[in-house]
Amino acid sequence: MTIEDRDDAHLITHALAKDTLSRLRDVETEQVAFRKGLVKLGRICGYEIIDGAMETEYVPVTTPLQETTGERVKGLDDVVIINVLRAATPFVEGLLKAFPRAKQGVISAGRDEAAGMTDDGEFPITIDYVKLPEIGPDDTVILADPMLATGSTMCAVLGHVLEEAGDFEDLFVLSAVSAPDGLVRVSDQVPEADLLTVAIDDRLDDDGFIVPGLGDAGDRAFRTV
Ligand SMILES: O=P(O)(O)OC[C@H]1O[C@H](OP(=O)(O)OP(=O)(O)O)[C@H](O)[C@@H]1O
Ligand SMILES: O=c1cc[nH]c(=O)[nH]1
Ligand SMILES: [Mg+2]
Repeated sequence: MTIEDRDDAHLITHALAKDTLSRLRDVETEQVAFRKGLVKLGRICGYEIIDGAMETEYVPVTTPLQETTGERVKGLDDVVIINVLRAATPFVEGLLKAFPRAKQGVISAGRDEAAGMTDDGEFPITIDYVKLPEIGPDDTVILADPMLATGSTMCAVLGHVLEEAGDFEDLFVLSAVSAPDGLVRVSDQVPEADLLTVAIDDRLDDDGFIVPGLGDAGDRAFRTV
């Protein structure tokens, strides 16, 4: 298992996750490679969630030669993946390779960057669209967003999810890069969420960008700069 437990978050430490994230960080990585990198990272993170957090069970299997015992992952059908538009779209595409039968939700959330950060280090968040599947007591819910900066977006998104969801089995907030402030904000406001991330960076700059980070993930993936 390549998930390392820390007080603030669980770190996904698979070597390929680190390799892929390093390519994403590189300013020379252009749109197509950036988008493909996010897809790849989503797939690796999905496999790591399966390996680190899901149970397996022994099942009888008949091969072409004889009967034997195999091992299957339990609960693969009871997964809900929530795509935080827009930057999470390629990341979720990768996650779906690990969880092809997941139920999917979509929440469109944007930081009001023109308004700037408040003195408390938060952004006003606009939520335009929310479409969630039914979430049940057996479900493992994964909220995916490659960037967890101030945590304002994720707290707003979690507010909607918790309002609509009943009981669930597990709740994961999955990001590629996190800032310490964002992790603290989300874990203070939603202690029942398990925070999973590939990297915890140094700090936020005055504009609320993660440093060293990878820049604006949405803009780089969608070529809106
Ligand atoms: O932790 P926070 O400070 O809230 O910042 C993180 C959010 O910022 C980015 O989204 P953005 O608002 O740029 O929208 P986009 O995905 O459409 O680019 C990113 O994808 C997160 O959703
Ligand atoms: O560093 C950051 C912060 C928020 N959103 C991004 O895409 N990057
Ligand atoms: Mg953006």
